[in-house]
Amino acid sequence: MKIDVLPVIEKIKKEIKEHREKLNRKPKLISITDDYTGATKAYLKSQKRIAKEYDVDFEIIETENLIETIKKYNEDKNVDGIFVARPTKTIKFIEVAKILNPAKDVEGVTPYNMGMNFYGVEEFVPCTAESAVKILEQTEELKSKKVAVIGRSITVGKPLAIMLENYGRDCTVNILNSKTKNMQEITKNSDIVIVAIGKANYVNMDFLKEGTTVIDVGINVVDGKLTGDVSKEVEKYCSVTPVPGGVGSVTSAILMRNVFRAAIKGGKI
Ligand SMILES: Nc1nc(=O)c2c([nH]1)NC[C@@H]1CN(c3ccc(C(=O)N[C@@H](CCC(=O)O)C(=O)O)cc3)C=[N+]21
Repeated sequence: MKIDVLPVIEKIKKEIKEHREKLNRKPKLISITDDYTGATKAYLKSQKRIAKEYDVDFEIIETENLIETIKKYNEDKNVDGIFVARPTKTIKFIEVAKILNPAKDVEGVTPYNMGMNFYGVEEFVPCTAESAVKILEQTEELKSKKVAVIGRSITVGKPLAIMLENYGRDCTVNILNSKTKNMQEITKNSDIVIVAIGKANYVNMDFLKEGTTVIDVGINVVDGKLTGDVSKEVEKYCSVTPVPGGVGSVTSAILMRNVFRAAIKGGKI
């Protein structure tokens, strides 16, 4: 079964509408990349479309000098949110995270916002991680569920695991990585499996028991088409989010909501 994410998007749209009424002006998002290809290109194109839909001023900046570009927009009073695409080609992403203004960090990648998530404060958390959480909250009661997160990235696996463990959600989470032994045993023993490894069609029914909720975070560009990390057959036995039209489509809506949030906060953390 395919999980329908439209109700999640509707909720975020409602939040955005309330923010817009409060703000009374157009907020502005700048998306910066030093490698405008593949999944980044797919995301930035999506952002452009959705920014228009939500009436957010939007600009894509392609640059070889990320640090100088970020420093410039950190100070620019006309810019409410700054997004920097991963993976970065010219420098390590942590150098970006270290200098980005946390008040404009609409993706929650700075140590400040990452740290706030550890404290259970989810003001700016990585949008893809929040998207997966919001979809799960809609599909089921999370309390005491066994969750396997495949992938330990700084913008998906790690923050997502923290959010699911936080008080109120109370999941028990395993974070799995490429060196994990008996991965299929762990995933087969989980109620929820979240796949965020970036390998097209990697997870099949060898990993899952029937009836598992599967969240496919993968965005792989295969022959010019978006393909998830979960193989199509899984849909017959499990509830699974589609790609496209699943996690990714919620991610962009959350990013826009965060731009409104940043604008309303007016540069203060
Ligand atoms: N700092 C950073 N954060 C990211 O979250 C990030 C990133 N860098 N780099 C690139 C990947 C890729 N990614 C996508 C998210 C949504 C769609 C998306 O909107 N997909 C739509 C369809 C788009 C289409 O059909 O072209 C969907 O899945 O329904 C695509 C790709 C986020 N990423």
